[in-house]
Amino acid sequence: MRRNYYLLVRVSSGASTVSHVVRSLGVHGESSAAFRETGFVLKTINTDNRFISSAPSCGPAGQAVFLVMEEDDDCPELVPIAAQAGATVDQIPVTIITGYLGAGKTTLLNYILTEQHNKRIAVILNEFGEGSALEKSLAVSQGGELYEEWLELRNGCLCCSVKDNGLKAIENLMEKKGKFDYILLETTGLADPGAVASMFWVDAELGSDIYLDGIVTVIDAKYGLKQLAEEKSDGLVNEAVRQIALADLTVINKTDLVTEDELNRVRDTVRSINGLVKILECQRSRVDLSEVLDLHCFDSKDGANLAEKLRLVKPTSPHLDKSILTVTFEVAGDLSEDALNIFIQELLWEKMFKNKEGQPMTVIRLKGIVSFAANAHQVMLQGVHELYELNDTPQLWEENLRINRLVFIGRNLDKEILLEQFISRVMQDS
Ligand SMILES: Nc1nc2c(ncn2[C@@H]2O[C@H](COP(=O)(O)OP(=O)(O)OP(=O)(O)O)[C@@H](O)[C@H]2O)c(=O)[nH]1
Ligand SMILES: [Zn+2]
Repeated sequence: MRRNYYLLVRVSSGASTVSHVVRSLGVHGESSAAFRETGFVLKTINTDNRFISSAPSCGPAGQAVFLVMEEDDDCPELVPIAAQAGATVDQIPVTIITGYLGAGKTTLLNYILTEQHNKRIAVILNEFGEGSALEKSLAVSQGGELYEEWLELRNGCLCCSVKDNGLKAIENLMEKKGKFDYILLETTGLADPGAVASMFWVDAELGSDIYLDGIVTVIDAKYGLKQLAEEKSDGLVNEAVRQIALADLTVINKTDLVTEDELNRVRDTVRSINGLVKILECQRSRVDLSEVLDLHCFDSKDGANLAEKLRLVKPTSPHLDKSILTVTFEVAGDLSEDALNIFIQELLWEKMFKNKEGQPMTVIRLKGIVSFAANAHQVMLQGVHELYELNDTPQLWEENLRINRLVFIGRNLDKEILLEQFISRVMQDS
């Protein structure tokens, strides 16, 4: 079958993220190989099926994405990007609140809504499974008053449709009711927060109204361990484990129900999965809001902070789900940017690297600070699922002290092999 190839640029609102487009069209592997030949570096997103075109090599900050469509698909209408660029708007943070069934997500939301009086907070609830899966409420609190809107979801699946409908609904609501200061999104207990996160991970510089602030995972102190240990028959990663792997912050809730010993075990287990995550402990989801909101976990502005955090990350060894853990390494010197892109794409998209048992390494979350020869700035690497970004931070390297630090959270990860591949493929001098 003949295929058409499209190069796409990501723009402001009502859009699908790169990884979602890629995934929905099933072009893994093939896409990145074909893409590489073109020598394009791109950003993508679509708005109402209108794809925004860009000049070739629109910059390293974007995701490299190459879209493949079947012959009889309509060619998207291309519109120039110029009108979009440089439009700076006040961006609204989105915090994703996830956690296994009954962990205390709604309790946390309510707590935030009652405690936080200065912000106008929009809450998106993703309660599927009961009743009609086609309706979803969008609540907005302002000074105690709660507005509610219903979102129509095409297929009842948040991760597939909130991008198009949800963002638009938020925008519509803002038009009607004025801007929000903050958006909280509660996923269902079984949701994969990575899919939800990638939808909101839109590009600041291309004028999105919304940015992803962080992923908060609530854990039940009493039942959490049991939930984390549940084995899935299909061999997939258990949702509870995945939610911790992706988290920027974990809240171990219901500490009233456990002994100190039990609590220690939960904490150790969380740490064994995610070596990078911050851990809070509480009852009734009562946490210091300054530790939950405005975390800027995905911003490059926070480069210094991340560099310091990465320096302190300890590699983890598996407790439960044998295969999910954190691997970290540091290598001094400069990287080749092209080679790094290829390395990441082969790791995230093509799952090309295997552990000693021959199982493919799967990275769920990726963070790093890296150095490119011609760049005086430290560059931040962020990855969630198949989506990744490289962005300059304001931080400058000290002369002769360029140390690349990378943290991988995922499955079947083998540090030795990853490091060996990284050094031989990506380091400039090798
Ligand atoms: N003992 C105790 N119960 C709690 C605590 N926090 C929440 N709960 C209770 O736990 C139950 C579940 O809390 P929710 O906030 O609804 O949990 P959730 O994660 O939103 O649940 P789902 O949306 O159904 O997955 C409720 O009955 C809460 O009152 C706590 O710290 N201690
Ligand atoms: Zn979906």
